[in-house]
Amino acid sequence: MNSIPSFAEPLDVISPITREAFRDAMAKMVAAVNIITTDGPAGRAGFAATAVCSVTDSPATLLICLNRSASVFDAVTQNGIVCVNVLSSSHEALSGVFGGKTPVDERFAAAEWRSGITGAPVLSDALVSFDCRISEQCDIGTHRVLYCTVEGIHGGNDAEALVYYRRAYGRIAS
Ligand SMILES: NC(=O)C1=CN([C@@H]2O[C@H](COP(=O)(O)OP(=O)(O)OC[C@H]3O[C@@H](n4cnc5c(N)ncnc54)[C@H](O)[C@@H]3O)[C@@H](O)[C@H]2O)C=CC1
Ligand SMILES: Cc1cc2nc3c(=O)[nH]c(=O)nc-3n(C[C@H](O)[C@H](O)[C@H](O)COP(=O)(O)O)c2cc1C
Repeated sequence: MNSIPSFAEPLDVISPITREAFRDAMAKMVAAVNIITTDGPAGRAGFAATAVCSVTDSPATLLICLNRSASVFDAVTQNGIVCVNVLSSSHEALSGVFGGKTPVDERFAAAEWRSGITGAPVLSDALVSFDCRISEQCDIGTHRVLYCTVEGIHGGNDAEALVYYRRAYGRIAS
């Protein structure tokens, strides 16, 4: 008869889950770094984001988690369009500019941009850029989850990727 194996050492469990414990654990999840941009009637804006993932390829959809307290929140949600620019290792300083408290004009002055088919700014030398329209939104805790239908894919090069791991930047070559 099968039995559940017993282990000599008990599991080391953290409970209840505090914000700090969750963040410490999340810091061990390596992530791609992106700059999310928007433009339109509510103004131009952009922010650095690691909370981005693929949802489905039919229709091609990404999700982005945006803190509702971010200065870019109204521009992103009211314009209804975003471009997800995937960063290369050459963009580490740019990520800092878009992840800090820098005024919007200074953020965009730090790189070269083109206009995508939705009108969102496309980073000229991104690894790849997903030009999207926000199709659905929902709030979970502090964040707005944006479901984004991909309307165009721009560029693409094989430079080293910029990654974020244990609260620091790293790089990955293919
Ligand atoms: N999902 C998010 O909103 C993220 C926000 N950040 C922000 O960037 C700054 C620096 O972050 P770190 O150096 O990584 O140190 P940290 O200790 O603030 O975060 C560690 C990890 O926890 C997660 N995280 C951080 N803040 C979060 C939030 N409000 N909601 C959900 N997950 C969150 C991320 O995976 C992050 O890499 C902080 O202000 C942080 O809030 C960074 C990464 C993701
Ligand atoms: C590496 C990195 C990753 C980040 N990822 C996210 C994210 O996924 N979602 C988010 O809402 N904010 C994220 N942030 C924080 C935003 O970039 C930041 O809050 C945004 O630039 C707005 O700042 P502001 O309110 O000063 O304009 C990240 C910051 C850094 C440096």
